[in-house]
Amino acid sequence: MTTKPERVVLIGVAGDSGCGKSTFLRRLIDLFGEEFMTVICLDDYHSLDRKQRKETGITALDPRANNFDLMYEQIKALKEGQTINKPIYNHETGLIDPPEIVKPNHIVVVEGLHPLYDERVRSLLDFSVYFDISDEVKIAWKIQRDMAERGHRYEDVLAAINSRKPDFQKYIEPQREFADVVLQVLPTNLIKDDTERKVLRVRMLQREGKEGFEPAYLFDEGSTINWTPCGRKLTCSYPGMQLYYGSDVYYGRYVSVLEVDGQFDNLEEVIYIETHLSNTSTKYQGELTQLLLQHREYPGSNNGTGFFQVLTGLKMRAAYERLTTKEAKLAVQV
Ligand SMILES: Nc1ncnc2c1ncn2[C@@H]1O[C@H](COP(=O)(O)OP(=O)(O)OP(=O)(O)O)[C@@H](O)[C@H]1O
Ligand SMILES: O=C(CO)[C@H](O)[C@H](O)COP(=O)(O)O
Repeated sequence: MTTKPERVVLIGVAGDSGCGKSTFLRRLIDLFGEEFMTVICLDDYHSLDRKQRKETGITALDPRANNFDLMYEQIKALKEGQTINKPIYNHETGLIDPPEIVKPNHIVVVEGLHPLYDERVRSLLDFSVYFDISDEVKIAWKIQRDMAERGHRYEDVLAAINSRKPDFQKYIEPQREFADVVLQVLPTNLIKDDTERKVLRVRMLQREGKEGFEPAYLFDEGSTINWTPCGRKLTCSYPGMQLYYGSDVYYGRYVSVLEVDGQFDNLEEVIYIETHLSNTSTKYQGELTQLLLQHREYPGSNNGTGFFQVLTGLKMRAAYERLTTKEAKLAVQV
């Protein structure tokens, strides 16, 4: 950590395993810098180790396998600028290791299965995102990773996903109601009966009415737009690209929706899309494209997943700057 933070800004990153949280965290480091940001993985608050979960039949997604009281106390302490003695869940052994000391930092990211589950923890967060990956896409990603990189069999990957599903639906998915941004990743509408899942339809749901959060929009705020940007300024090979902007009601609240269906052939040309968006929270025209180009090798950089991950990161930076300036101004007034 660099200097002692005057105001710790807490960011929540929620979603199932294998949904792109780590990729997103790497993008956040580009915006905040490694020194400025500390990540707390909520797996460290598992109260049952792997053996105990197996014996009891309680999954890691079940709140009974997690210590929410300790999670709340420690996240609260960090937010108040105190050092904590955080437990460690060891993914290699499946055991709970001796705790480690974690100091507060300017940005503390709380990531994992349950950052928005416990009302007390949720209320501490300054900004949050939920990664909502549809089953079809989740299966395709997990199969690609676990088969290619971990040598698992197709049937085993599928069985693992299916065995998590009931608890996922009960305890993880409902958290999306509380997120400031929900990133939905769905099969494309551009290819009829697509089974490859290479081309994706990605939607960014931005909560309306949150203080200081100005949702990004396309062309004209509050309108409904369907835009086919392909042509002279954006190269699109089959099946093309379709953008959408409009508003919707999500869990009874208004959200602004941005959608990108399709993939970018040439990442440099993303600037064309960027210039038609407003409220992106960039510091200069082209910053969003620049950030995307910085890591073209990350999964999803050539489609809406990368694009909206960067935009969500920019919104988090804006929240950080707004909160810290506000606090600084208040401190001067006192
Ligand atoms: N946008 C994307 N496009 C294609 N594949 C992706 C994308 N994001 C993630 N993946 C695939 O999913 C895998 C997991 O991604 P990542 O490690 O970012 O997720 P995670 O939520 O942090 O997972 P875990 O909690 O299991 O570590 C990647 O290795 C990649 O195969
Ligand atoms: O969902 C998970 C992480 O987000 C893991 O399944 C959970 O942490 C349990 O870990 P393990 O695979 O070591 O039993």
